Amino acid sequence: MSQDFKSDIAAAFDNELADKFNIDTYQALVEHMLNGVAYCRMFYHDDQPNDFIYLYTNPAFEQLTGLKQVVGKPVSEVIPGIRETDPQLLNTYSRVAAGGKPERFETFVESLGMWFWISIYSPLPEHFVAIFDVITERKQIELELIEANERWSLAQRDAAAGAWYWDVGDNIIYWSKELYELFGLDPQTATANFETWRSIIHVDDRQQAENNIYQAIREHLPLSNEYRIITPDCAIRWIRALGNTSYDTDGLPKRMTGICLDITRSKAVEDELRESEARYRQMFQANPHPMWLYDVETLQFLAVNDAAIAHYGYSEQEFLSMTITAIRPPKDVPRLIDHLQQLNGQAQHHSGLWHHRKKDGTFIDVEISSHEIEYEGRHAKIVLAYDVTERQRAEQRIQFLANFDPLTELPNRGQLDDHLRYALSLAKRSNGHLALMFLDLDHFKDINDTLGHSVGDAILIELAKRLRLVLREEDTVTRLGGDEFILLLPGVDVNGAVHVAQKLLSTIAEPFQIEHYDLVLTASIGVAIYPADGVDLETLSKSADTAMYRAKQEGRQGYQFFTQEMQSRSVRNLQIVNALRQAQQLNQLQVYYQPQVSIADGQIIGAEALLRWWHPELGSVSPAEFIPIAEDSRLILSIGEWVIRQAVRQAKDWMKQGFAPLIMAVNLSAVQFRHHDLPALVSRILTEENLPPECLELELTEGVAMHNPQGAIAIMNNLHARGVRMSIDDFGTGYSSLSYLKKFKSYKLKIDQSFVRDINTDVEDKAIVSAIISLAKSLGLKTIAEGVETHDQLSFLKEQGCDEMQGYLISKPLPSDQFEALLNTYRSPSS
Ligand SMILES: Nc1nc2c(ncn2[C@@H]2O[C@@H]3COP(=O)(O)O[C@H]4[C@@H](O)[C@H](n5cnc6c(=O)[nH]c(N)nc65)O[C@@H]4COP(=O)(O)O[C@H]3[C@H]2O)c(=O)[nH]1
Repeated sequence: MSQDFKSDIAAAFDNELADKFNIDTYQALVEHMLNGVAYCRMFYHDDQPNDFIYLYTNPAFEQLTGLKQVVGKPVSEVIPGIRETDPQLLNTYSRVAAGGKPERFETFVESLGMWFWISIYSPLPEHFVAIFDVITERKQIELELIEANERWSLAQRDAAAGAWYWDVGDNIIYWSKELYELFGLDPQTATANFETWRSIIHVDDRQQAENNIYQAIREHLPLSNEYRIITPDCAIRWIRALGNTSYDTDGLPKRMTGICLDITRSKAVEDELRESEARYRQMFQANPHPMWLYDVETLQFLAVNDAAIAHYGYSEQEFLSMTITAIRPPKDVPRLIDHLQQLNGQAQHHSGLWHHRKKDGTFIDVEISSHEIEYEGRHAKIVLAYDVTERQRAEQRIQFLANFDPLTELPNRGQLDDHLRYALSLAKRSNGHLALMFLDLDHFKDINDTLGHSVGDAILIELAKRLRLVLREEDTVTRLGGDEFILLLPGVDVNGAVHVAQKLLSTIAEPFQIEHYDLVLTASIGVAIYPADGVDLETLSKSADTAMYRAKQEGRQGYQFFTQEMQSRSVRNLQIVNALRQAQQLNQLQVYYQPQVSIADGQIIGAEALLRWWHPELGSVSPAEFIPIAEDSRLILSIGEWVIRQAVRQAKDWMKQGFAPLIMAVNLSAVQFRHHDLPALVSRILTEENLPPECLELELTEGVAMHNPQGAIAIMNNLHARGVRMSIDDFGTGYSSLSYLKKFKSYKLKIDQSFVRDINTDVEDKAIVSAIISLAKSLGLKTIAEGVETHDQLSFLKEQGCDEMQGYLISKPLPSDQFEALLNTYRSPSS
């Protein structure tokens, strides 16, 4: 130690103190210290620490700081700028030098770029001793460690991970703060140990999680554990724990370290994936439509669903050993290959209609939709097949039904319209002709009613064939419905139409052999010719229809050409039918009664109910005109029922009034007679009106009875069994067979007035009337003559033994009140 130093020390320290010190010892101590030592004096400016001067430094000072020959120099000179860069250092020194307590601290001295550990104390006022060490290296390591920790911490956080360490021997567990976070635990309150860990694990996973740890240790395997934890806020979190164990030389586990990862999200994604995979699998496997996957290169089936197996009849094994060409009709295979080649790499998605072949050889129509996918590493296509065979058939059927009559397979009305339009345009251009015919089978309804619809259908089918055979290729025959046919004959005039109509009638007249029946049919044909009877579809149709109606009226089994007279008739018919529809509601109908008298004693024994209709515009319309129209429109059913009820009620009323019981005769039309409900209806009315059935007589025309005698017999039997009387009206006009006449349950024949009219002058009529009367007698039937107007007629009838008569000679048909008056005042003409 230099002399200067000694004197300095002496100056700095109290002399006494200095003397007591063993300076040499002290010097040796300080000079050899590894820590730097600096003895300094503070300087102040305006009471603020401003600078300090180095009074002494030891050799370590220079080694550690690199600052040389500093003693006697102010620090502002030794380390220029220190006052600005490290003001806190100056402050600390000053604080201690000012009599403060010793201080120890670590600081970075910016101006030197070094970290210092410094311990200072003040031996004298305004003096301080700084003992220091440079700790830059340690600090750097520390900082790096902190940074590394932070990085690790960040990494843990980013990876939603937490680290753990388990000293197996001492059973000490360390959890990173991120792991605490992951577990939802507070490091302040929760302790890292097995118990805590166990307590947060889902009870279902706890045992397995523990077992996995012990197994990993036992078998020297890396730990891979997955379990659920329940966080304090009751959330479920999936954890994956990964770890490794280190062992001591004896093979005993020393420690296990690892991380825990929060895999809740990836688990959820996994679950979703699994679910969606399951959904897709389900959609494939349980799809009600056939589905399969095939290899795009080899065309080999890779997978098939149950519906494909069920639908195509191949087992799964069979499918998987086949290519998709096996389910195609052989002739389609080249087209398929061609199609697939065209598609190759072009369309991801494709749909189309194909024929497929099932295992049993049947062919089906399928709508295919396919999509390219990657399947088990292969370039594949997934295919969905809709079997549209039925739909296709239905469509074809609908197509057919839209154009053809399903029963006869003849073109329908729609097609006829098209053909007619075309034929009309040709005829117009060439000033040509065409014929339109309406053809209707006579009494076809009776065949349906009595022999059944299957026989009726078979007749229509056979008839359609016959019609086609008669007609030319360019003609069109259409079934309008029921037994009505329309025939279009382009280029045919009146002569041609006559020829065709005759041919048609004769082909229809050929017996139809259906089942075990031999049926003879007739038809009525109405003909309209372009341009005379119409120049468009509508008028021609109307004309032909009207002509056919006339053919029916004219006794059927023939043809009629349309005439102008028919035209006005049909207009009148239309008027009547429209007015008749409302006649009942508007009370325009009334029943008149014509007395029927016993020729023997001249007594009124019965009355015939006759319908009257008075219309405000049409006036009084004769039943002879409106009844056939009512029959055609079937209005007769309700009107006829009304007449029966009125007549029955009237008869009962007269009985109640005390008149001798009369037999009330009511006309029945063919439509009423054939209606299945007739017998029951009649009984019902009689019961409701309380009239004995034998007081009612139903008049049935000979024509109606003979049209279908078997059917008539059955109905008559039924009515007879109910006690109702029946008579045959207009007798002599039809062609009654004696054998049937015997079987009819009628009790009276009514001689038609056409025979009665000229009975006194016409020999033939005389003979007919005599014959009818004797025939009736031989059959045990009564006779009544209608239209008796003269005493001569009456005398002849009486002579011949006719039982009863009615006619103007006695009275015209009368309204009920006038009939009543007649009953009161009546005197027999013979009396
Ligand atoms: N020239 C002449 N005619 C006489 C004489 N006595 C009666 N008549 C008429 O002869 C027709 C007899 O009736 P019908 O033969 O059953 O013929 C009836 C019958 O077939 C039908 N009809 C009338 N009312 C009904 C009914 O309520 N239901 C049904 N289904 N048909 C009826 O209308 C036809 C015509 O009836 P109406 O015009 O009332 O004509 C009646 C009657 O008024 C006479 O001495 N001289």
